[in-house]
Amino acid sequence: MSTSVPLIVRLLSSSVSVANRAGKIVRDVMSKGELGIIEKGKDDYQTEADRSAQRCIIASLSAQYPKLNIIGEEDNPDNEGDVPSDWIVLESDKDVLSLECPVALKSVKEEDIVVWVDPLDGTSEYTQGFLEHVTVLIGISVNEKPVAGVIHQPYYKNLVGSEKKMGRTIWGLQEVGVGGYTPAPPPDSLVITTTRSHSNPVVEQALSVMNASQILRVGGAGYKVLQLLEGKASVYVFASSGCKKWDTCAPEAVLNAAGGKLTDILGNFYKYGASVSHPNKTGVLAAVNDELHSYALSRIPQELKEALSNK
Ligand SMILES: Nc1ncnc2c1ncn2[C@@H]1O[C@H](COP(=O)(O)O)[C@@H](O)[C@H]1OP(=O)(O)O
Ligand SMILES: [Mg+2]
Ligand SMILES: [Mg+2]
Ligand SMILES: [Mg+2]
Repeated sequence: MSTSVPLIVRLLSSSVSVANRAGKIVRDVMSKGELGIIEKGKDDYQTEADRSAQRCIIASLSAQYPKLNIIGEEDNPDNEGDVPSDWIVLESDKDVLSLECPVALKSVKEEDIVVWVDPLDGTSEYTQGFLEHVTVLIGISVNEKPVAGVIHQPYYKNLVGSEKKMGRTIWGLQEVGVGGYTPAPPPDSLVITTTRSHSNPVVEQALSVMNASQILRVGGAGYKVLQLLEGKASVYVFASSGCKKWDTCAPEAVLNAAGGKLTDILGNFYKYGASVSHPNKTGVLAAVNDELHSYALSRIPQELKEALSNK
C-alpha cells in the first residue's frame, strides 16, 4: 500500500475491506446458529456476531493505524483474547484507494480522527430474521464532523454475471461522493422510514404530523439511510433517544456525500469528537436533500421538540 495516499483515503479503503470481513463473520455466526444473545438493557441485545465483528474491525484498524481513537458499540466483549489471524484484514479496497482526497482532508493525522464502529446495526432484526436490515457501520470523523463512512450490508444478494454474491459495501467521502450502489431520486410522494423495534407514543406523534403517503418500519440506522439513498424513502424520522453516535456517524457521512442531511429532531447536527456523550438523545431526522429535510423539520411541533430536549 502506497503511503503517498492521504490517510483518510487509506483509512476509508481499509474500512471497506474490513467491513466486508466483518459481514462474513455476521453471516457465519447466523449459519452456525449459536447467536449467544445477551440482553444489555430494555429492547437492547448483543449477539456473538456483534462481539466478533467488533473484534475483527478494531483489531484490523488498530494494527494498521495505532494512534486512531476507535470507539465501538460493544464494550468489553466477553471473549477477549487473541483475535483469530484470519479476522485481521490488512488489505484495502483498490477502487477507494484511488480516490482523489479533498484538499481539506489531505493533512489529517491519525490523532485527529475518531472512528465510530457499530459492528452490527439492527441487532433486534438480526435475531428475528429480518436479515436485509442488518448493516456493519464504520464512521470516520475529523474535528467532530463525519467526513467518511462505510455501510456494509452482509445479506444483500448480488448477481455478478450468473453467480450469486452475498453482501455489498456502500462508501461515502466528503466532497468526493458515494459508491457501491445505484443512486435513485426520492419517491414522488412523501415516504417516511422509521423504527420497527423501538417505537413509543412520541415517535408515533412525530410520524403522524408528517402527512406521509407511506410509512416504512424497518430496523437499523444504516438500513434506513440506504433506503433514502436508493429512492425507497424520502425522510427518516425517529423522535426518540436510543440511537448512539456509532449508529449515525457512518450513515451521516455517506448521506452527506450523496447530498443529503442528517440532524437531530431539532435540526441540530450531532458532534462526533472523542469526548462527546454517546446517546443521540434528541433523535434523528434525515433526508436525501435540504428541501425534504426542511419540510420534515417544519412539521415537528414545538412541544414535541421541547419534550425531547428536556429528557
Ligand atoms: N432503545 C434502544 N436501545 C438500544 N439500541 C437502540 C435503541 N433505539 C435504537 N437503537 C439502535 O439504533 C438503531 C436504529 O434504531 P431502530 O432500528 O429502532 O430504528 C438500532 O438498530 C439500534 O442499533 P444496534 O442494533 O446497533 O444496537
Ligand atoms: Mg446494540
Ligand atoms: Mg446500531
Ligand atoms: Mg450495533
